[in-house]
Order: sequence, then structure tokens, then C-alpha cells
Amino acid sequence: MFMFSSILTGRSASTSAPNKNVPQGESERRLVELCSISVRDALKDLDSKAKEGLSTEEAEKRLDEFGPNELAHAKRLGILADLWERSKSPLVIQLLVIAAISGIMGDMKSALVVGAMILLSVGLSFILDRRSSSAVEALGKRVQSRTLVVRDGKEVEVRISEVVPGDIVLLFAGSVIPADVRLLSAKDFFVSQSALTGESMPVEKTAHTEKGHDTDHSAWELPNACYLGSSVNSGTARAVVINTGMRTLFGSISASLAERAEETSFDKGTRSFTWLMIRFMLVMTSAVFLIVGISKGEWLEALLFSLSIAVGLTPEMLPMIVTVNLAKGALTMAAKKVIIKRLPSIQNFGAIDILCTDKTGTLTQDKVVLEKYVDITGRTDEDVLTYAYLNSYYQTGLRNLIDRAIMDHTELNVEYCRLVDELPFDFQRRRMSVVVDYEGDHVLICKGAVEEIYECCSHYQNGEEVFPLFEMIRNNLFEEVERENREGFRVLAIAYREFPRQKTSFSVEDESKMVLLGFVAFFDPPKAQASEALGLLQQAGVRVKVLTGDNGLVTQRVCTNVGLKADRMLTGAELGRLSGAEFDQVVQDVDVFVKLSPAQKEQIVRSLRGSGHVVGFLGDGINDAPALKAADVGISVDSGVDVAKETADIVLLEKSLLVLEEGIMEGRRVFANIVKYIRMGASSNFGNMFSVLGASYLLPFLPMLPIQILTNNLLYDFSQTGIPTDRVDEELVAKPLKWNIENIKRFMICVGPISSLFDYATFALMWYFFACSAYNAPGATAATKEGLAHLFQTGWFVESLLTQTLIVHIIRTRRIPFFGSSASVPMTLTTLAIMGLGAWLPYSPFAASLSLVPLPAIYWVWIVAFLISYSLITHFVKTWFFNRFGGD
Ligand SMILES: Nc1ncnc2c1ncn2[C@@H]1O[C@H](COP(=O)(O)OP(=O)(O)OP(=O)(O)O)[C@@H](O)[C@H]1O
Ligand SMILES: [Mg+2]
Repeated sequence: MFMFSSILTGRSASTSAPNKNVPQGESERRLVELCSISVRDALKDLDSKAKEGLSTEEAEKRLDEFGPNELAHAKRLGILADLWERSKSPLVIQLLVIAAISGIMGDMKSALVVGAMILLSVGLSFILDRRSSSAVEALGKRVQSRTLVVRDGKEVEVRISEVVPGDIVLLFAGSVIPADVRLLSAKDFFVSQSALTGESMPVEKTAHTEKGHDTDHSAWELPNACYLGSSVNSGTARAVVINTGMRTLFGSISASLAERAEETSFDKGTRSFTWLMIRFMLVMTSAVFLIVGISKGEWLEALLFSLSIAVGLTPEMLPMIVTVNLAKGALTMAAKKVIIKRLPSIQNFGAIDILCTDKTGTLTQDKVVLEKYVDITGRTDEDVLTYAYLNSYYQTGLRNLIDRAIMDHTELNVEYCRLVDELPFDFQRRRMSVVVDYEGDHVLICKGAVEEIYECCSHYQNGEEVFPLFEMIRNNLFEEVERENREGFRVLAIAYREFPRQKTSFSVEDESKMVLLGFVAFFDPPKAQASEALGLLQQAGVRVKVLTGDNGLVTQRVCTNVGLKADRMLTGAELGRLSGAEFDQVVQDVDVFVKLSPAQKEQIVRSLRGSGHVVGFLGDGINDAPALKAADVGISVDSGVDVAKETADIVLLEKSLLVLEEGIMEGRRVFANIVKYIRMGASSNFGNMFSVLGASYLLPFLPMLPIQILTNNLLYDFSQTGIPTDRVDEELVAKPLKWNIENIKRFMICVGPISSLFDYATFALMWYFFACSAYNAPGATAATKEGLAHLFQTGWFVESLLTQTLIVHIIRTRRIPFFGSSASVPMTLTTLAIMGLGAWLPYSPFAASLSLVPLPAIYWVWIVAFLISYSLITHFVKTWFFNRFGGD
């Protein structure tokens, strides 16, 4: 089985143990040691250079030596390991045990048939799944994060898996830490280690070496080390890689993290279904064993018979149906520009009933353009542009759309200034500052959200003069900004403060008593297709909520433009005043949230999930990462920052709600096909239970021989292999699809007994009409008895196989089968082929070894009549069922 694991979520599919070859304590000690000695010694030890980094050849050599920078469970299994992994499922083990018992007891034929079943279930899922998995994996690589390293003195982007010890890496806001590294230099460098420590506050890391204290620090608390599994919140740094892959601290705990990984609603559903079937099987098998044993006195026969009943009741094709369906779904989605990083998330994708999304790029075109730069009176002002430009040019922490828009607007020569210090952007302050040396003065230039900048200004500038900023003027200024906002412009304020040149180090406290200089306004046009997509999502039963850090007026304008109601809107501050139940209620009722902090985005997602919703979150920024992780399905975009991509379960190649809607529908189709199999399996097993129990009690011989039951089951299994290719009716995917085990049980109880009805009709037919009752006649010889028993058994074998195989066509749709909705061609062909084969077997060369005997011609008239009435009755009961109980 293959699976991408995300280093930031710690979620993974398989739970292999950490690589035993790596002495864990050794690498941990090395990390502590190399972080406690001087930078020079550390580099010498790692045989690397701070400026040039490693040479390409050296890096290749080390890649061979240390292996790729991956966690063990992310690796793809070899063929044998893969087969082994699949064979470990309880369903396969059960079959293996039964095959072994049959073999030991000398029933080689049965052992062979069970063996064939194992081969079909494991082999088919192996071949189909592995083939599409390679394709899915290749797609996943396309959206994998890369990291910037220095090789041969040049900065190059490499895959995270290609990073080796000794590599010099460059880190900035939004990067993921690619390995365990030691910082060489750092500026206002804050990292989020929440995936490792659970601590959500960012931690500052510096390049300082704390000599002498080395023994005090555990490997987890080194102030100058950053660990795989964390990400950069703000600032920049240069670092040297110490440990990679399973040698990292994260690698050492990843096995336990994977075990702790939350079980999705889908896993829970399949598990409870499997257990339901296993419980059934245990009760049935023991009951049948006792009935047959006591009534016929043949305990060995009773054992073989009940074992084959056990096989019949086992949903051995379930794993194959699930994996093949998921893999096929992933490929279909990839064609629609939706890349699935974790296969199981497809199903959750189809279950989403609330989609939370940010604004930029989803509702807007993601083409932020600088439109205006004005002083506080609204006149275009070159100084404002220059200050904004200086701020964007010299800041190193975060390069987002806003800064790119400013830099794209013009090209100014600002080399006459020199950067002194900077206060990087964060989503709490919503502003950032740079301090530049301009003709002997140290000028702090701040840009950010208007309200946040106003709070720190004491004066404003008009022309060359500076005036105190009174409350009244403040309000007037707000009006101007609000007007721009209402037109959909995103406005940032620019302010400055001069300091004497002696002051060289600055902190957030210095962002005070500033002079307001003017505003820059950006336009990000609404997306034309956003309203169409919103309409489709609404139709599909998905409620969309906008969660943005931007202000209310702009958001309102954008929402109105794309046809999203924004009459009730809440700000982060208002949310902060709510508590507990009130918060949960409001979060469900309101659809637009503005001025949110990253933590609040996460809080909203958690609250919605707590109220029983399945929540998807679409976001692309550092500020979205916590919410992406908290959601049932985290969705990001290829152009998003690395943390967002790394945290997400699904990556869109194009940020669009339309693409997303198609993905959701595909997810539902996958789920609908899985449920088809489950409904079929559950109801036919339930029906068989009555038939087998009754028949074993009533008849003087076995109603079907073990080998016949097994062959019947093998053929039935084969007829199911077409399900993943099946078409799905629109109405089946019109609503979010969630597991509803209760409904499946109900379906089983309503539909299952119909098949028993026809089984009993067949029993009666064989017993009375075809005179198998002569078995009990006083003068019957052993040979006559055997002949009659085989006739009876053949009659039931054929009826049972034909009805079970046909029924998928009735159950797969809510419409009138064949006419209202028809199955896919492969599925129609497999079911037809199996029905044909079943009808032919009694006349075939295999008949003797299966103890089947040719059936009289008139039998076929009866069986056709049975099939038609069975289909009709099932169709009516099904229609009644869906009307009464709904279809999910
Ligand atoms: N480069 C920047 N320089 C200064 N201020 C900025 C910058 N980027 C963002 N801001 C401020 O921070 C606020 C929140 O950022 P942003 O709009 O990116 O949040 P968001 O939640 O990601 O929004 P969206 O939903 O549009 O993606 C902005 O409205 C703006 O005032
Ligand atoms: Mg954003």
C-alpha cells in the first residue's frame, strides 16, 4: 500500500516501525553536540561551507550514504512487502485458516477454491491498486514542497527528499523546516512547532550558541535548532542540516504519531461494517454447525459445511473494492486538477457539508493590483508610493500578493537607503515595518491594515506639514477609507517615524507615535465563475463560509459581487467575546467572518466539527495552516505557501471553487460505489442466513455442498469486481454522503429476506415439483439418494448465484433498473458472464467434480420467472425503502 504522509499532520496510512538500523540516541546526541559548539566547528564537523554549501557530487554521495530524507512509512513498499501488508487483513487471514483446515481434512478442492478467492481479492487489489497508485504517486510528487539549498555556491530548489546532512538551507516565512537543522544566522525568526509539541504559540529561534549549557538542554529545547515537522511563521534564516529522514527527532516519534492518527469517519464506518459481518458469521457458523451436526450426526461434514458458510458471509472483496475505488477516484480527480495526497480523504471530501474558504483567489482572481497611492486628502502622492516600495523592497519576512503588487507597479531605485532593521509581518499585528538609513536618519516605515496603523499614529502629514491626529480627523479619514473599501478596494495605511541614527535595534514598541502619511489601495477583481461555483455547491448541499483576515467592507463588497449573502458578518473581535455554546451557535449561523486571526480560523473549524459537521477548509497562507490541519479535509493550492500545501490532504492545481465542486462530486461517486457493494453484501448475507438455517434444519441432506458454496461465492465475488467502474446516478450524489451504518442495517433487514423468499420457493420447487422428496422414500437406494440430493443442490446453486448476481443491477440505482439507469459496460459484462457461467456449469466438464447435475429444461422456465419476480419485488421494496428512510 502506498501513501503520502504529511510531515506536518503526522497523519499516515500505515504504521511501520521506525527504521531499526538507525541508532536513535546517537543522532539525537549528535544534534545536541553540533548545536552546542561554535558555528565554525559545527560546519567543519559536517564538512560543509556556510557560503558555498555542498558540491553537487558531494550531495549525491551523501544521498546514497544517508538515504532520502523521508520518513519510513512514506516509502513505497516493495512487491512482497505490499502483498504481505494486504494479506494481513483479518478477512484474508480468516480465508487462509479455512483453506488450511479444508486442506488438512483432505478436502483439496475446497482448499483450492478458497485459495482462488484469496488470490482474487488480494491479487486484483494489488494489480489494480498498484497500477493507479504509481500514477497517483507521480501526481503527488508534482505538488510536493521544495526547499531552497545552497549547492556549489548557488541557490537551488530541491525536493525535500533530496536534502542531505551538511546542506545549507535558506528559510523564510511559510517554509517548512526540511530536516533537523542548526541555525547559522537568523532574523526575527519564529517557528511554529505545534505538530511536534502541541504548543501553538510560535517560538523564536536564534543562531546563538549557548556555550557551557549544552547538557541542560534536551534535544527538543535547543534554542538554535529547528526540527523537521515545524514551519516558519515569520522572519528568515540560514541553517545547516544535521540529521535527515528517520534520524530526525520527528522521525523517531513518527511511528507513535502515526498510531495516534485520528480514525476518519470512513475508517470507522468500514470497521463497524466488517464487525457487523463478522458477528453475523460467528453466530451463523456455530448455529449451522450445531444444527447439521445434531440432525445428521456427521460432525466432520458439519464443520466443513459451516466453514464454507463462514466464507460466504465474509465480505472478502471489501478491501479490494475500497482501494480500487479510491485509486480510481484519485485519478479521475487528477484529470480535473485536484491532487489527492491521502487516498482516504477522498471519501471525506464527498462528505463535506460545510466548506470554509478564505477570500483571496477563491472569490477573487488573485490578481492584486496596486491602483492608488494617495495622501490623506486623497491626492496621488509619489512619496506614499516610495515609502510603500521601500517597505516591500527591504522586508524579508513575507512576500505576499500585496508586496508583489507594489513591486510590480514600478521599479524604483532605492539603493541610496540601507536596511537597518525590520519588524516582520504577523497576523496579530497585521502590519510590518522596516527601518532604513536615509541620509543619516533612521526611518521606520510601517505598512498594514488601516485600523491597526491608526492605533499607533499620533500625527498625520499633509503636504510638507505634520499635524496632530485628533479623534475628529481620525473619523474623517476613516470615511474616506470606507468609501474605497465599499468599492472593493483593499486599503493599507503607510506611516513612518524618524529615530536618531544611534538607535540601531528596534522592537514592536517602536511602532508608536508614528506619522500617518497616506494610503495604498489595491484591487483584486472578483472571480467571474465564483458565483456559478457557489450556486453549484449550494445545490450540492454544501454550505460555504468565508473566513478571512481582511476587513469587513472589502469582504462584503466581494461577497456581494459573487452573489454570497453577507448581511450578517462577524469580526474576530466580536467572536472573541463569545463563549462556549454561544460561540458554537453563532459560528453555525453566520457565513462571513472577517478580521480573523489564524487561531480563530482554527477555532471556527473545530467548533463546526464539534457540532457534527464535516468541514473542508480551503486556504493557501501561513495563517491558514492551523485551520487546514483542524479540518476534516484540508485543501490547499499549488501556488500556496509550503506549510499550507504540506498540511493539506488535497492540493488543487488551480484555486477555484468550480474545480473543488467537481472534486466533491467525484468523492461522492467513489463513496456511492463502495456503498453499493456494502448494501449488496449485507442484504444477501442476511437473506442467506435464513435460507441456510432453515434448509439445514428441514432437509435430510446438506442444502448445498461445501465446494458448491465456495464456488458460488468465488463466482459472486468475481461478478463484483466491476463495481468500481460503475456509473453513479446524479440523485445519489446530490447530498453530502456520510456513513450511516443504521441505514445499511435497515436496508439489510428490509431487502435481505426477499432473497430468502425465493430460496424457499426454490426449495419447494426442487422438493415437490422435481420430486427430491423421493429421498425419504422407504426404498431409495444410496445412489438414488445421492442423485436426488445433487439435483436439489444444483437447483439451489444456480438460483442462488443468478439472483445474487442480478440483484446489483436493481440495488445500484433508485430508478427503474436498465431503463432508467444502466450500469457501466464492464460491470454489465462481468455480471452477465458470471450468470452465463453459473448456468453452464451443471452441463460443463467441471460438473462432476463440483457434484452438479444437469437440470431439466422446465427448471429454466421456473428460474426465469423467479428472476423476474425477484427483480420486481426488490425494486418495489427498494423504492419504498428510499422514500421512507432516505438513501444515505
Ligand atoms: N504584505 C503586507 N503588508 C502589510 N499588511 C499586510 C500585508 N499582507 C496583509 N496585510 C494585512 O493583513 C490583513 C490580513 O491579511 P490577508 O488579507 O492576507 O488575510 P487572509 O485571511 O489570508 O485573507 P484572504 O481571505 O483574503 O486570503 C490584510 O487585510 C492587510 O491589512
Ligand atoms: Mg490568505
